[in-house]
Amino acid sequence: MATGRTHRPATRSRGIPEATVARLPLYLRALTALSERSVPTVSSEELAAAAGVNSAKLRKDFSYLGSYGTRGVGYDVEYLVYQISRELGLTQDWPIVMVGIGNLGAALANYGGFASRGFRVAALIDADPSMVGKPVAGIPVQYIDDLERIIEENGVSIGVIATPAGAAQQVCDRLVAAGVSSILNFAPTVLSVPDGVDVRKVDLSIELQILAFHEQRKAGEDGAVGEAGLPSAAAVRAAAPATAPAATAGRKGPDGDVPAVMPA
Ligand SMILES: NC(=O)c1ccc[n+]([C@@H]2O[C@H](COP(=O)([O-])OP(=O)(O)OC[C@H]3O[C@@H](n4cnc5c(N)ncnc54)[C@H](O)[C@@H]3O)[C@@H](O)[C@H]2O)c1
Repeated sequence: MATGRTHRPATRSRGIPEATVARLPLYLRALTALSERSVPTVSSEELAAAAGVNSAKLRKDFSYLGSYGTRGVGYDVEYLVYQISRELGLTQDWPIVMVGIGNLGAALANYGGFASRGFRVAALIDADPSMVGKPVAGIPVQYIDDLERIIEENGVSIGVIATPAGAAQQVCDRLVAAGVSSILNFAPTVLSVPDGVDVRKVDLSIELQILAFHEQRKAGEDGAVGEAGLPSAAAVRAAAPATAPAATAGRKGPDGDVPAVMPA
């Protein structure tokens, strides 16, 4: 779901490739479900299917962790949970701050899945003075002017941005200047950060656009496809009234950003 933009090389410390790092949370989620059902061991095929990953890739990924399983028995579920958690840095507490406590920020703050995975919401911050002091998920919202103090007092290194796009870069700059070195960005904008700062971007509308692309392809397979797999001119003309006005009129989204127009 997330598209990453990091300033890290393709391999991390101890030579674990970024692609493997990106799959570790998938294994962990599947393993945690097995652990909750008290399943003691799991084969690479079963775990790969539960994680939605190819089993050869899984074995290769686990070899980076020094985990090879036992022939005929499989992998020890509890030990793998521990190993992957340790590799991901989840055996320690990570206080996070969330900036922008509107619809999305409040929903994220109320999501119990962060705390259960070791991400404690240390503070909620917003620029709307009328929100200050009001509890969201039991945590009182604090004013943006106090951002630097809050980060220092809580030893925060991970910030979550859920502000409108127009405010995100400024918020990002303040977070970074205050010492935050990892940012999860929900605002639909590309953030500039200095070397050493990691940004992960989550954009559900991009996921929907990718699904729309595949839906369109499937529909194309049913007939409306011209030469070289491209939509026929008739299909483009038929689609034009639905997309052209929004694009040409430059209609703004709620953040002032222009809604993405599907590529041709
Ligand atoms: N990534 C996704 O899939 C996804 C999904 C939904 C929304 N969004 C994005 O998330 C953001 C928030 O959406 P929303 O629906 O919660 O909007 P919202 O208007 O309900 O909330 C935005 C909040 O940010 C606060 N804010 C504005 N400027 C600020 C600043 N400089 N510092 C601190 N706080 C500030 C506002 O006071 C408000 O409380 C938007 O950018 C939206 O496009 C992303």
